[in-house]
Amino acid sequence: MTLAATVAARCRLTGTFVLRSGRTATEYFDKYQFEADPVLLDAIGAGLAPLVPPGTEVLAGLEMGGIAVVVALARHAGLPCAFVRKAAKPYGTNRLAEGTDLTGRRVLLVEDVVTSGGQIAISAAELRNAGAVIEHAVCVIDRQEGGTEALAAEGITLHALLTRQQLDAA
Ligand SMILES: O=P(O)(O)OC[C@H]1O[C@H](OP(=O)(O)OP(=O)(O)O)[C@H](O)[C@@H]1O
Ligand SMILES: O=C(O)c1cc(=O)[nH]c(=O)[nH]1
Repeated sequence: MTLAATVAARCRLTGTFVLRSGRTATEYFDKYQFEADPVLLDAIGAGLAPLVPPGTEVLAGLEMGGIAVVVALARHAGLPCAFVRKAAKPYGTNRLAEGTDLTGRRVLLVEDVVTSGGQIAISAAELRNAGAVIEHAVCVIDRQEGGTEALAAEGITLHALLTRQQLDAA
């Protein structure tokens, strides 16, 4: 079975779903179904590694689903990680991004599923304000609903391991 077929079989749900962007959809990819399986997650990390652009210094996973993916990818890419919160922790270190310092570094954003690209755009803006250099993002699944185009307008090239088209065909 191909990786696309395995991922589709494991995480594709049908029904009515409200998405992060506020859109509604009749299909949803439950990323936690592939993230909870360490063997499948490792295969995903291995598949993502060739998509890491040359010159990348830090891999930054976005809360919450991007955290497991970034650790799996980092093992294969041999790069340090950061873990990016949706909101800065309001106590302790008050950090938005945990782990490796992103200031002045070339950072690859790592996401599980992309729909509109909105979450990557929000996190990229916040991290750029903090001094990170962000020109690329990777995701496991691109639903092909405008994310690539929206992110290109923000100066971010999206690289997907699997597209909706590949999952549909698997
Ligand atoms: O491209 P977008 O339109 O922004 O949609 C995709 C985002 O939505 C999901 O986040 P959610 O908040 O559901 O995720 P979590 O469970 O990973 O926190 C997904 O993990 C992406 O972050
Ligand atoms: O757009 C989203 O919120 C979304 C879509 C999807 O298929 N899976 C997911 O975890 N989030």
